[in-house]
Amino acid sequence: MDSKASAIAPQKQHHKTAGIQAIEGKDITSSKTGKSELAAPEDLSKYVQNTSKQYTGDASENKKLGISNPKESADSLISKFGTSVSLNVNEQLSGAVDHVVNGNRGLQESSVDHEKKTSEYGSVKGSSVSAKVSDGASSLAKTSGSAKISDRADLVQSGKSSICRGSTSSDVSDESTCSSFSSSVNRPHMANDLRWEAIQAVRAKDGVLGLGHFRLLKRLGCGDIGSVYLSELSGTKCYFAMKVMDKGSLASRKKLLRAQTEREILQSLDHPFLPTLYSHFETEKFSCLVMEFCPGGDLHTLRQKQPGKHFPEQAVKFYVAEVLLALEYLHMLGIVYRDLKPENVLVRDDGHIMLSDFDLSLRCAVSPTLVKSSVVESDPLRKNPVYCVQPACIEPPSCIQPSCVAPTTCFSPRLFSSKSKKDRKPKTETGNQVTPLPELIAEPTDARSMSFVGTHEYLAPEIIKGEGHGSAVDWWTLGIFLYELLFGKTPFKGSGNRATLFNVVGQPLRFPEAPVVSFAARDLIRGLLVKEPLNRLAYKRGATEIKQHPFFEGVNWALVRCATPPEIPKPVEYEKIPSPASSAGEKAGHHMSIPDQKGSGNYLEFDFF
Ligand SMILES: Nc1ncnc2c1ncn2[C@@H]1O[C@H](COP(=O)(O)OP(=O)(O)OP(=O)(O)O)[C@@H](O)[C@H]1O
Repeated sequence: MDSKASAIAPQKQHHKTAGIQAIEGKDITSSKTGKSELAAPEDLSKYVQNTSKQYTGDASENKKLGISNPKESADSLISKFGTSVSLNVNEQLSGAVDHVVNGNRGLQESSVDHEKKTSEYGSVKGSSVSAKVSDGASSLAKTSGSAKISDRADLVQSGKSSICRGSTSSDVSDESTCSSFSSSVNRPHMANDLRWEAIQAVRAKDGVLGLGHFRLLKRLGCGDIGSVYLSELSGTKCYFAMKVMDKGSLASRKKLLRAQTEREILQSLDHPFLPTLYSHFETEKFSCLVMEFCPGGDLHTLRQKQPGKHFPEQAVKFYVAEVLLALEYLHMLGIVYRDLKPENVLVRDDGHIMLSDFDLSLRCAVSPTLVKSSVVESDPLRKNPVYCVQPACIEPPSCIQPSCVAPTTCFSPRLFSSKSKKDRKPKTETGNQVTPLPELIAEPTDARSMSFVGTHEYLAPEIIKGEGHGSAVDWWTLGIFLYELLFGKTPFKGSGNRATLFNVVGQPLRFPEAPVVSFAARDLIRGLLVKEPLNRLAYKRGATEIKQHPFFEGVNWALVRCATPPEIPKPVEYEKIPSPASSAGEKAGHHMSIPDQKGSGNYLEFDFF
């Protein structure tokens, strides 16, 4: 079933407003909308017109780019909430919401000093880690490349990826730790991707890849730290989503760390439901991330097009299953995503999903502890004792790599020694698998961030209360996400942001009478939307607990990536997109004019799907 899923971002419902809030009197930088005009596409497109045909590899050309200043907002988000867990919730919440930025499902971010410190620490540590892990990656890639369609393959990729940082190239980078190779060798599931080859060919020819090698066809949207453009690697018919960030603007708005976090996370990812970063390069003014383009738009837009503005339960099962696998992988890398919402779930050309937007993610070190397996002695893989990693997050977060030196030791069916056979879930709960699934548990559960990060309706209670939070916030947001896809609305939405936050913390979960959804779906939502994180589903064993829930009965986790998606976007007719470099360039330039800020509703609906 085809759907007309546009990649052009309409006005987002959950758009973020971001403010960096200092608790306990630290420096404050705040931005109400956070949607600055980071790159003026007219200028950008003119620039591209001028340079795409005559690229000389000279990055200084980028000086010609005219970028408007970011729009600074005035909102200050100072609050002392979050410093004491013993405060009366209402009092505390009251303090919190007083400083919540108004806006529809806006986002708040407040970083306490300690997180800033740890992030800096993380980036310093990154250099040594990066060097170390690159070596490991190549050897592991050899052992992991073969078994693709199996649960084990998923995990092997995950394990491999976890020590495979820096597999994309940074052409002109201020980060010396980035490795300088770019190869699909390190991304087995992308092995046949022509886009890698196209990029490599340009590098081979010109030495470096730069902005001038791309034609920017269309602005796809604008986030807090940059604008994203549909771009063609000139003359190749290879298309990408390029995030362009104005470095000066980032610096003046104190967003450099966020941009760096996002870049480093993207560089570390290798998963079918997470973005592929093909390249990162810097010009004098811009930092550019070249990513896979998702033509299907986001799930928020797609949901609006569904009858009743909600998805059928089967479709929900599919999307949530893919998101779950992506979150599981992120947690294994020690990354708490923190920003799950339908707007951040993009649809690829094949209908599978891709989580996007990592600038609010929390990175922490996962320090695995061994949990002895007690499974069957007959398993030939188990000549040696088999263990699974149970990482305990340590503070300060130091890097994004779990220090699991031998991930493959976890790829055997296992059950914890504490669990008797009787207690095991019946096979039917794990779908079609005949043998128990391997369980790799790598939950950064103990991570503690005091940041106030998220989107109002998706914020976990512990974030609102400022109790410190870890990976369990992602399971809360998964519950909200599941609810919204099924019912077409979120469960705790109030008349305003303040009311929403009160509801999240204090109101019980309720389900609407319509549409009718299965008991299993509601049960899963109930498990995920437990206000106390310690009692929340998946707190102890992460994604595994969710995978085994009856809602997912029949899901073969190993084959999710091969399952038929509910909807497949119509193929993009790229050639019909007016080329900025063609005679219709002026018109195209006009089409690429952009709104003042994200969420203003001024996006031009350039419906090329
Ligand atoms: N790979 C992609 N393919 C297609 N569209 C994309 C892609 N990446 C981002 N977009 C679109 O570009 C827009 C801006 O994305 P971006 O990640 O910069 O901002 P955001 O998701 O609003 O979050 P933030 O404000 O935190 O940066 C979004 O509307 C998104 O849908």
